Amino acid sequence: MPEVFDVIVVGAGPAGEVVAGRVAAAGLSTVIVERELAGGECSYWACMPSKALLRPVDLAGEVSRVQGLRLDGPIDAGAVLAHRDTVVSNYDDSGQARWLDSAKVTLVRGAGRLTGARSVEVATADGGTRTLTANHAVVLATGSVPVIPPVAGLAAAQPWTNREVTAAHAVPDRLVVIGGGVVACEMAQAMRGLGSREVTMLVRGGGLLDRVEPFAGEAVARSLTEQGVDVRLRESAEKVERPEPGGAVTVRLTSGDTITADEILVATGRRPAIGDLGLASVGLPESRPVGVDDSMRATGVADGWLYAVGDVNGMAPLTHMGKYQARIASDVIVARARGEADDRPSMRDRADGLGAPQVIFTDPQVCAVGRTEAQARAEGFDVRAVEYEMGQVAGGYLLGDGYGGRAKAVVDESRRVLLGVTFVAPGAAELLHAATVAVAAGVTLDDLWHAVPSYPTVSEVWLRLLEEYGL
Ligand SMILES: Cc1cc2nc3c(=O)[nH]c(=O)nc-3n(C[C@H](O)[C@H](O)[C@H](O)COP(=O)(O)OP(=O)(O)OC[C@H]3O[C@@H](n4cnc5c(N)ncnc54)[C@H](O)[C@@H]3O)c2cc1C
Ligand SMILES: NC(=O)c1ccc[n+]([C@@H]2O[C@H](COP(=O)([O-])OP(=O)(O)OC[C@H]3O[C@@H](n4cnc5c(N)ncnc54)[C@H](O)[C@@H]3O)[C@@H](O)[C@H]2O)c1
Repeated sequence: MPEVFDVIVVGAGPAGEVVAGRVAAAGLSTVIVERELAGGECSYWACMPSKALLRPVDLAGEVSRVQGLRLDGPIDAGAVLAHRDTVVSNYDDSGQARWLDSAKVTLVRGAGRLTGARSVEVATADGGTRTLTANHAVVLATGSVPVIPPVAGLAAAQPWTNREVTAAHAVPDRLVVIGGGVVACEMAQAMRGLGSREVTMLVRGGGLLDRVEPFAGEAVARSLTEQGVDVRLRESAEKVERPEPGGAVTVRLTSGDTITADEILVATGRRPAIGDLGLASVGLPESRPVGVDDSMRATGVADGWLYAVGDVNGMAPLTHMGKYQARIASDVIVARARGEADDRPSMRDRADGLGAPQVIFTDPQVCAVGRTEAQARAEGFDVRAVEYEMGQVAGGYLLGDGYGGRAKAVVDESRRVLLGVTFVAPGAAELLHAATVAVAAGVTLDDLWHAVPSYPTVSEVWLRLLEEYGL
């Protein structure tokens, strides 16, 4: 007999949990299906452990810039890894399960797959099958999985992905990293800072972090190089060999060089987790992300009962964006279930179209929202860009010797509003939200002029950007 709920959520990562908690709080009976740990990739193998590994490295960089302070020896990597274990609750999700229970969400452990309209079959851990049926909605929130490029010998060499690097029991002496994106930069920095003797990054393009302003990738490359990371641009792995499982790994490069390392990390992007999700049973293609409209409803499914939030819809693979999409989806599901208006301004996705905010937790931190100058120009805006050196504001100067960085604002000249803002500087993360408010709310430069930054804070860079612009 099928078990009937108002809402079925497949995947208990941050996006799925937000949907489940919010629709249950509105009184809809809710079940969430999870095949691994409730809390998802973010809690155990992504955001949380990676930032726990980076925090001491970041702070050590800060200490090195302040006169009168010095580190008493290298970072205690063992203590950092032990703290990481605490941050990930020792890979035990009972706290999350208790929260779901308290939120009146039924947790079903197993792999869910669609079998037709409003119907999800769950293969449970004990080999059984449960059939769930939804009165109102099924929400896919299955996240993403790493892509392993088809390099000869790579898969057989059992490379590290985000899972193994964030859950490492020890810091490898020699690490090769394939990729020049966010995971590659953050994890190269973490492992080098925690004691890896040799870290080599193989970057197939001409720079790091190719989705942000070019000066950001250049600053991170400079910093990684200064810290002793060997950043090799326009270089790729051609063949990987690991004769002994767990033994040394040898990587032959397209340049002809060979590198030997203790571990190899693949950080070449992620794809939506749609394998074996039964998309074909509801008429959706199995080869691409689940496309959605601006209320997170899957496009191409009759009667509008299917939704997709978070990494699985391919829009912005970031936890905060998945949770934002989850708030939209849950509010429209509740409104539609009650027969109420489902088109309040908070119920439509605007943020994805503006350009998602993101902080890359390297040293310097890369903090960006909205469009880059190149994106804005390509989209046909009437663009003017201004930049300012962050080391020149008094608040920056006070943060330490050699404090530096750059801010950039991309302005839509026709409306005198910000299309995008980027800060690249140590500890700049908390500056970003002011920029996100300005971009999302379309605050004009003439209004921003009256938002006076306190002296002496790094926020004075806002004033300097406006002065550069001509105010
Ligand atoms: C190393 C790393 C660091 C990151 N750091 C940050 C960061 O600092 N900030 C940030 O915003 N983002 C960060 N991200 C991205 C972030 O982790 C993802 O955007 C986020 O986890 C997506 O949330 P989600 O709920 O969509 O999916 P997930 O967190 O992937 O959760 C999906 C859940 O669904 C489950 N599932 C999948 N298929 C099924 C099925 N068929 N049946 C049942 N359950 C299923 C999975 O087991 C998983 O628990 C990072 C990513 C990586 C790899
Ligand atoms: N702080 C954060 O917000 C944070 C941290 C980590 C990850 N994330 C999210 O996780 C997602 C995945 O991160 P990621 O670093 O894996 O992906 P990414 O898309 O950021 O970077 C992938 C990198 O791999 C390279 N690449 C792709 N295919 C390749 C191939 N075949 N051979 C060699 N290089 C190849 C790309 O050129 C790029 O440099 C990101 O999109 C990001 O949104 C966010």
